[in-house]
Amino acid sequence: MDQTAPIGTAPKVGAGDLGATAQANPAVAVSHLTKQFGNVTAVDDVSFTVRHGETVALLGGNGAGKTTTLSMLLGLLLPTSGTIHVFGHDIATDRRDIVHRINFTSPYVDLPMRLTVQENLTVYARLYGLRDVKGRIAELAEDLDLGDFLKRPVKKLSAGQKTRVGLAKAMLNWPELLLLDEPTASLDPDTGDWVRTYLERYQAESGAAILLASHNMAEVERLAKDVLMMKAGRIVDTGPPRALIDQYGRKNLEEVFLDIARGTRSENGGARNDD
Ligand SMILES: Nc1ncnc2c1ncn2[C@@H]1O[C@H](COP(=O)(O)OP(=O)(O)OP(=O)(O)O)[C@@H](O)[C@H]1O
Repeated sequence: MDQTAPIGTAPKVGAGDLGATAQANPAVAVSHLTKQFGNVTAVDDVSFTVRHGETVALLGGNGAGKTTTLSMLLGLLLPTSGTIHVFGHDIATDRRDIVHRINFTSPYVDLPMRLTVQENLTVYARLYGLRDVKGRIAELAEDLDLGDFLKRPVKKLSAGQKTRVGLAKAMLNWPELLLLDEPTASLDPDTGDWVRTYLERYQAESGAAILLASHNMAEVERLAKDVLMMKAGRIVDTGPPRALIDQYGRKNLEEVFLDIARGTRSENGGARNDD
């Protein structure tokens, strides 16, 4: 894996290449988004924006509503109420106009298990209408070090290998918006660090926006410009990682997370149980 070579030779979609109209709109604008499953309110009146070239992280405990939020952005779930605009388009009406500019990773969406990695990537590359399918797959195989298992069926891969193939799938169309649900789950620390560097470089070169859901606090501290702290479907606090850490009087984001999850934050902003 060459960490210095430019990522791909493809059409660049850098912020500088986007038209003035596109730049005027945030990549993502979510307004008063709510999703109910029966009497469970999984996402509760959530609003936020993600700008081109920025990473925003959704942080929250199990069941906080992160995956449901990402699923609505992908159009896999319909909101109960609220709106989602991507590149200025309302996805309720204009999803077809923007879907080719987005991609995602999710540990909950399996690739077809019997197909080889190469076959999987070929199917998705065709769905995205790529012209040079073989060339793009070869490029990603090199970038993400997939060469050893390109010919293997997905069902015979380890969890970490599947995660890398999922990331390759997500990069096929040089997305301008990446929705990443736990992108480094199941990766060993070295590979996880490598993937974070890859994402940073891709963003720097392309100007892509990234919305990231993660339980990895160090990852969020490193990648995110802003953090949306979620609890029981609501955004309970937001800000740059360093600002939140200072505001809570804590040493790192993990301690802020625990304050919010356990409700141990004091009235004056400092933490009550400062141990
Ligand atoms: N299809 C569904 N039907 C009913 N309830 C659901 C469904 N999907 C999610 N929920 C509920 O919605 C809430 C939010 O779930 P969600 O998966 O969005 O949380 P999350 O923040 O991604 O959690 P985790 O960190 O565990 O992945 C939970 O209470 C969950 O049980």
